Amino acid sequence: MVKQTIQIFARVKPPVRKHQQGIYSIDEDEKLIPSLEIILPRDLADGFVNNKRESYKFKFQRIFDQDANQETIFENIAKPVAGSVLAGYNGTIFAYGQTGSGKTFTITGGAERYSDRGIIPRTLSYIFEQLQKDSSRMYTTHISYLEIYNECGYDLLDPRHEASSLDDLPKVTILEDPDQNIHLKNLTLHQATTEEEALNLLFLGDTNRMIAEVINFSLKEPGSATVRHRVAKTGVGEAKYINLSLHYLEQVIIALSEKHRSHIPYRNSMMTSVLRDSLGGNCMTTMIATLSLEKRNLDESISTCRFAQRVALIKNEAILNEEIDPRLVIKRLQKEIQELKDELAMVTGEQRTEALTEAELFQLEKLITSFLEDQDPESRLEVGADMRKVQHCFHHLKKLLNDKKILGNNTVSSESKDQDCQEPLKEEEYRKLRDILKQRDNEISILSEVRTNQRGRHVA
Ligand SMILES: Nc1ncnc2c1ncn2[C@@H]1O[C@H](COP(=O)(O)OP(=O)(O)OP(=O)(O)O)[C@@H](O)[C@H]1O
Repeated sequence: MVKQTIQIFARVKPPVRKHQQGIYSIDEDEKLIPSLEIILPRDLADGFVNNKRESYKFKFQRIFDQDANQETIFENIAKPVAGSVLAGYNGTIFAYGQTGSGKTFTITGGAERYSDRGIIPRTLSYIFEQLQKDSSRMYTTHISYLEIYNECGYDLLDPRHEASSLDDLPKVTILEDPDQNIHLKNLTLHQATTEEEALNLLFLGDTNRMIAEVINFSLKEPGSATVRHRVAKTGVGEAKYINLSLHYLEQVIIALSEKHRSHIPYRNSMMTSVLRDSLGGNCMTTMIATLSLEKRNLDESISTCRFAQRVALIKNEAILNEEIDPRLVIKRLQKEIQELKDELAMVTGEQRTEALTEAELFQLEKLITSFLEDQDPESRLEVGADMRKVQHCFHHLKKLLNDKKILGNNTVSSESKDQDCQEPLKEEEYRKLRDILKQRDNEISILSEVRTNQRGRHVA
């Protein structure tokens, strides 16, 4: 289990016009925790001189200023979350900020240049690249795309519908099981085997979302989830409409950041129910506060930063997901049944007569080899309760022993030859050899004498 608070990052959007830029500064070196200071001029606060604070300071894990590009954002914010997801944890990245502050740009990306692509396409590329590298395991990837608008969920990837408005899309509802796990009814899961397939799904969802233009939305992908929200503004400097989902999200964040609060009102809204694990639960969660620090937006930027400071207090406990694969369980149980049958056959004296297969023989011989090579005197040769296997082991060992004997003899004779060459002969051996030589000499001279006599006789 990994205990971690929600990581908070800030990203400052470049101003549309330079002269509209508000005053702010980023201190990167403040005891290694960077801080962002926003200066709110008195006259701007309420239109007349008052007692409002001028300087507001907020701490973030890291603050990315206007010049930070999409690659930097991905590398520093999304890649670590994607890494955790690949390691088996749940991961969530969400952007939070006022309208026009760069949530879409950060999460999805800009459409103008390839280099402007955002966190989702880059994360998909990265995940598929990593999965391809790992041939030791089997992975399956599924994508779903959920939009929440006014407390209703809509499936943006439903293949049966051509949406011209949100109501054309199937409604997704929340079901809670007895263990309080949340299930999303009607949300389709689509398998993506390649990066291209995953991107096509993303584009389909984006298209459906754009067609069904909404005020508030959220999106969630299994494994890595992203939520975005929007506060619609009707006039400069005024937040006119904070929708219900956002209000409940804030309630949950407040409850979670307060000590000793036992009840967290997740159930009040669909978004907080869906994000239950991401907020204070089993997940590695990261929030990006998107800030538009133009003079007219300073108020809202300050409230975004305040929200982020509360989020930073939320502690999550991410647990490694280890689901039991039923296919593996069946395989294990089949093996266990076979072993029990073998044992029973041995105990009851009932012998199995069919011959061992090539694969079984190969496996057995491999076992014997590693048993013989094992230096541990306690090591055991485990072949199960199958007499055919036990018999085969004996035969194989016998064969190995005979082979070794033959080899052993050859080795001894060749070794002794080597010895002849290398070591000086001992006196005793020398004497014996001299005697043998003498004997051979005698034999040769006797033989040659016999031959000479025979030849003489022929000549005579
Ligand atoms: N870091 C950035 N660099 C360059 N342009 C940016 C950046 N962030 C945002 N923009 C541009 O600013 C505009 C508004 O950004 P975006 O649509 O991402 O905001 P938003 O927070 O998603 O807004 P809304 O809540 O209204 O959907 C877009 O034209 C976008 O391309």
